[in-house]
Amino acid sequence: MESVIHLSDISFNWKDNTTPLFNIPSLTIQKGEKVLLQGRSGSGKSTFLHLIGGFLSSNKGKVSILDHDLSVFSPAEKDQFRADHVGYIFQQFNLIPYLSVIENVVLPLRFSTIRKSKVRKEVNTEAEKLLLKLGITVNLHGSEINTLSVGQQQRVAAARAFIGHPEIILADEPTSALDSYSKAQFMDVLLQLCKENNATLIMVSHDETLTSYFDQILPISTFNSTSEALENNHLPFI
Ligand SMILES: Nc1ncnc2c1ncn2[C@@H]1O[C@H](COP(=O)(O)OP(=O)(O)OP(=O)(O)O)[C@@H](O)[C@H]1O
Repeated sequence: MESVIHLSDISFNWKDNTTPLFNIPSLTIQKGEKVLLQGRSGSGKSTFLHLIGGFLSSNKGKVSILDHDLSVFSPAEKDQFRADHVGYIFQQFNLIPYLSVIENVVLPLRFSTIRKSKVRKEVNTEAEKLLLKLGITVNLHGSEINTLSVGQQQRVAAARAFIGHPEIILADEPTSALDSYSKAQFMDVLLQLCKENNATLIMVSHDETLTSYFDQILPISTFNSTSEALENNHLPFI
């Protein structure tokens, strides 16, 4: 198995001299693995994703992604590394309101020659293919983003994350706006796209019904330094 993400001896806190939000002695996520990150509101799931995505730095320890130690990168190098290797489905989608659906989907290719070089077709054709897989019909591809429903925007955000075949997909509550039928459909497509791309998926969700889709369930309480870990009777993750 090939390791894609490795964390060692990580400690993270938002403010100095406070109890760390979490401590992670060691964690490895393998290529193609699908990991569900669960935990109570405020337990640090989004923070954990931001740490892996290089948006935040740990106070201690090493985050290694695709064999690169993120701590040696400058902020600009981190941004470029993320643009090249990570597709992100944010909780608030972060779609650009003045761009059309298709323009939003192809946007990551403007920031990454690596991802652009992996698209063998014309970029709009690739974007259309992804949008159709995610159930966004052709009549919507030229529409302004804010004319789409929240569920449709969530699927556009997923298409944008996958364009240019990034190795890692980070998803923060991507099914929260979907009804149970659309949620099942979305999860099926998400996993199919991960399989086709051999991408590693790390997803945050409160939804207990999604566990069967994943290879590994990671309760964030395992890493919390508060009494929550003891309350939940979790042993430290090693
Ligand atoms: N920018 C910030 N500055 C300081 N503290 C923060 C910041 N962002 C989050 N926190 C704190 O870190 C803790 C974890 O927040 P985080 O958003 O990671 O939790 P979460 O598990 O994703 O929550 P939810 O399920 O409600 O989205 C919370 O106590 C929050 O107040």
